[in-house]
Amino acid sequence: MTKAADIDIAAVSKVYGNTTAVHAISLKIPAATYCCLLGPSGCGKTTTLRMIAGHENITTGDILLGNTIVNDLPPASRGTAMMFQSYALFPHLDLVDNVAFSLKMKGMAKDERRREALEMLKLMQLEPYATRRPAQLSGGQQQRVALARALITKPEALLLDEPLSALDPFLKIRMRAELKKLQTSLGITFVHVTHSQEEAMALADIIVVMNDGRIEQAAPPRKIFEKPATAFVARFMGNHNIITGRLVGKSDDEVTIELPGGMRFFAPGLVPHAEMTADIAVRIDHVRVGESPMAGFGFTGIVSNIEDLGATVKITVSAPGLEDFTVVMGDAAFFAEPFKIGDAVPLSWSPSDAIVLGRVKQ
Ligand SMILES: Nc1ncnc2c1ncn2[C@@H]1O[C@H](COP(=O)(O)OP(=O)(O)OP(=O)(O)O)[C@@H](O)[C@H]1O
Repeated sequence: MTKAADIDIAAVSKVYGNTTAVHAISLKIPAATYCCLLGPSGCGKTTTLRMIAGHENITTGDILLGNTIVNDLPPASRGTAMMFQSYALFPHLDLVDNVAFSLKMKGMAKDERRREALEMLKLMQLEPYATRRPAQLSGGQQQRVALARALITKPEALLLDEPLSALDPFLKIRMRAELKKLQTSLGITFVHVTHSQEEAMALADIIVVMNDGRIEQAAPPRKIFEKPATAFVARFMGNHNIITGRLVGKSDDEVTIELPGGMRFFAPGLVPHAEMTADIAVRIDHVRVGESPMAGFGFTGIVSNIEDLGATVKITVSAPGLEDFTVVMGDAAFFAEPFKIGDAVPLSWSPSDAIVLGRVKQ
């Protein structure tokens, strides 16, 4: 295969009429990285991917692949290949001709391009189906044909737009593992658009969380999970409680917030000078139930919902001025001393489990 390329997105914006889909984002994706662009519908991830591919013009800024500014290069000259959500296979061509198509466009002789296409089908374990048409394949096999067709051009970076969305849940997990294996063995850069936190966590070396055309955080999955940078990331990843309150105390290394009901919470960290409120995050699985809390690192609330999820039990607790607070307990711990809706329960956490969240400039 070919070498991988760094991708450097430098202050790139995309404006469609009155809509700014992407607001001057900057991002460096090191060569041979598996990068997931993650965010809710409309956050600008597909637009970003299409600008890297060259299917969309950049309004301002630069995109570099390796040392080359590719802003004005057509897609086929960039060293990237794109795999589309719908796979976009030609229904009337067999697999060999589907995969060989871009080589045909480049003017490669028939024998040579068919030989290369067969090699690629072999790599994707599709050789036995070489003479079939796409409709005669399963969803997972069609996806592998689409991958083969993208990889035949020996790209430095493969761009994947929701590549797993057409698959059923079981196949999704299998193909996810195959994608990761493929990226590792090819050693090229993958940029994969998804709205699934789980998919991004499972695949990425770097997750880029986008919201409203901006990057909220770009970091390895572990860091995103353990230290979300903003309330948006913490909410979107779904594993943190967020406590938002008026900033009533601030030292060099700790903040104090107060909720409308009067409860106060502390957390190590800093917030910018101008802020009037601050957000503190606490992981739902780092909350202890039943121990009386240390001042500022817990509270007593009323159980408003209990969901038995099998290995764990998810409990929702309410208190004045708080968004619903979620706690996940192991099933053994819960059923040893179960409680019911309406019970008052003390919740607590370690000071090191409280994180002050930042904000992205709007
Ligand atoms: N061709 C277009 N013309 C006008 N607005 C567009 C166009 N393409 C995208 N947009 C707008 O730009 C914003 C970002 O769209 P984009 O498709 O990049 O989001 P996304 O995060 O990929 O969403 P999804 O997961 O739904 O595909 C949206 O507000 C969308 O409506």
